[in-house]
Amino acid sequence: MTDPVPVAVLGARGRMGQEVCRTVEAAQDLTLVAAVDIGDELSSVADAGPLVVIDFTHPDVVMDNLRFVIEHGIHAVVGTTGFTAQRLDVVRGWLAAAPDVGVIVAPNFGIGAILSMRFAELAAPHFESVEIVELHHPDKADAPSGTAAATAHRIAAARAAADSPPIPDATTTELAGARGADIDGIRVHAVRARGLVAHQEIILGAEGETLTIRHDSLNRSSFMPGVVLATRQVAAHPGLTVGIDSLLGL
Ligand SMILES: NC(=O)c1ccc[n+]([C@@H]2O[C@H](COP(=O)([O-])OP(=O)(O)OC[C@H]3O[C@@H](n4cnc5c(N)ncnc54)[C@H](O)[C@@H]3O)[C@@H](O)[C@H]2O)c1
Ligand SMILES: O=C(O)C1=N[C@H](C(=O)O)CCC1
Repeated sequence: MTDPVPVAVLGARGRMGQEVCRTVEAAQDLTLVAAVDIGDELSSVADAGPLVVIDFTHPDVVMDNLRFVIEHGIHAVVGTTGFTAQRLDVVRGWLAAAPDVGVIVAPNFGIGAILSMRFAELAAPHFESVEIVELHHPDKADAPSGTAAATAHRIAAARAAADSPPIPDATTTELAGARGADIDGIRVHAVRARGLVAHQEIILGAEGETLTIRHDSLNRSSFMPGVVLATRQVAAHPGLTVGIDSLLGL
């Protein structure tokens, strides 16, 4: 039997971090060597000797964490949101100097959420209209969600590749924000309400029919199979991997 993979968790006292620590401790092939949160020294992570760091912290701090981890030759699985194309390019730059290091950044590790993005991408060129409604707990820092932003980018790319016409919208008078955020021409609406965890609807419309693709994460354990899959595989995937679609064969 091979030794368990040593794992460190950043954001260990957060909603996701606590769930990830429990999951790592329960997995026979993984071992938790550091559980770090705000106020702890990042150097304690390197001292613990992890092969993989899992980051669920905050968009404001995740880039500093990643630079540290990559510079120390540690692989990273990142669920923290806030990754723009520019940020991903910066990470690629750091990885160029550490070609053996693997980093997986995924806005959503839920298998259903990942499939729903794929379904939306497939459906979007076949419908005149498409809008996204994401719904989350009110303690969430970022809006729209990373998942909604990624879904919008993917839908827009699929429609561009299919030469889809612009989405019809006759709005000429608008209270600011009433039509949501515009991400690559796709309208994204963010709802925050106590009791919710993480949910998303992609609403597609054509003459005489609509299609709604809905995904619900009912608790944070829904993200764990994806996190564990990425943690097991990241060392075998040097460079930057965005999303875990390829790990799932999608
Ligand atoms: N990819 C996914 O599947 C997925 C799923 C759920 C949440 N998320 C994202 O994960 C992130 C965290 O979500 P959450 O609900 O757990 O938030 P949270 O606020 O409950 O937890 C974040 C934790 O990070 C800690 N932290 C902040 N700065 C830190 C630093 N510099 N070093 C170490 N720890 C630090 C905080 O103290 C807190 O305990 C968000 O960006 C969220 O959108 C992603
Ligand atoms: O609870 C959160 O925060 C979530 N963040 C991710 C996002 O922004 O898409 C994934 C879903 C849960």
